Amino acid sequence: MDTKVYRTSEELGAAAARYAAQILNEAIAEQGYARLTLSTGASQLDTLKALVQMDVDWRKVEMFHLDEYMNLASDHPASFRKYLKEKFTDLLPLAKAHFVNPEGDVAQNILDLTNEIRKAPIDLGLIGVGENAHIAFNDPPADFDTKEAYIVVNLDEACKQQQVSEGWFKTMEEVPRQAISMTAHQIMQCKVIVSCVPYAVKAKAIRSLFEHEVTNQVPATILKTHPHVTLFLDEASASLIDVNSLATSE
Ligand SMILES: O=C1O[C@H](COP(=O)(O)O)[C@@H](O)[C@H](O)[C@H]1O
Repeated sequence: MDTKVYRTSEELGAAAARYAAQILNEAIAEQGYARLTLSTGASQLDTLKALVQMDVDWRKVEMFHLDEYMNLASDHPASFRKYLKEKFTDLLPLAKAHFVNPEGDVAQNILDLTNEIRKAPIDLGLIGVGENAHIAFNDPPADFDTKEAYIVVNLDEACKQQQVSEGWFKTMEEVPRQAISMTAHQIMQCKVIVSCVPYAVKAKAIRSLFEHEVTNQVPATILKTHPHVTLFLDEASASLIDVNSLATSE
């Protein structure tokens, strides 16, 4: 795992977006199209803000959504569909945007999305890490075994608490108990993974990621087994690890 540390979240976002654009442009040059998976959350804002400014032929890019709360309406302030529309898909002339739809016939929605994502490999995944070290909504202990593309998961208390702390929901009771999540297996199918993890609230999760061998108790540890993953940190999220021992620090 290549790890880069930047002074601020803004610098991290700018650097990650430049790298992401390069991967997308290489895929477009090679295949004529690129397939991208996007995560959401406060930690992804600076990267997405910079990414939409990048010189990419967005008409050749297809986007897949990582996860969504079960039964949450798309106009709810915490909806990840709303987030992605406002911060990404409504701003760009994408070839196609595939959202996780948690309303109506969820089993059919998951099947349809699975059929779409399995049509071709995903070139780039921008995969955030939660305060409990989850990737997508795969909270600990995460299911590392299922080969499904998307599953319904129960959210743990730490995950729900994070959503309240960040202001997406007013109370713990308001946070849905379940979500639809891309699986760890499907995330690992991305050809290239860029994981942007800024802010001091993520420092413990980052320390756990470095301290532990691969374990579903620290779901993000699975990223360490991917051949092309770059972890983008800021000084705050890297504050509990030995930055000098890392391959790259900027
Ligand atoms: O809850 C989630 O966690 C990560 C990080 O979110 P953040 O709110 O801590 O920035 C996010 O990337 C992922 O899509 C979502 O499931």
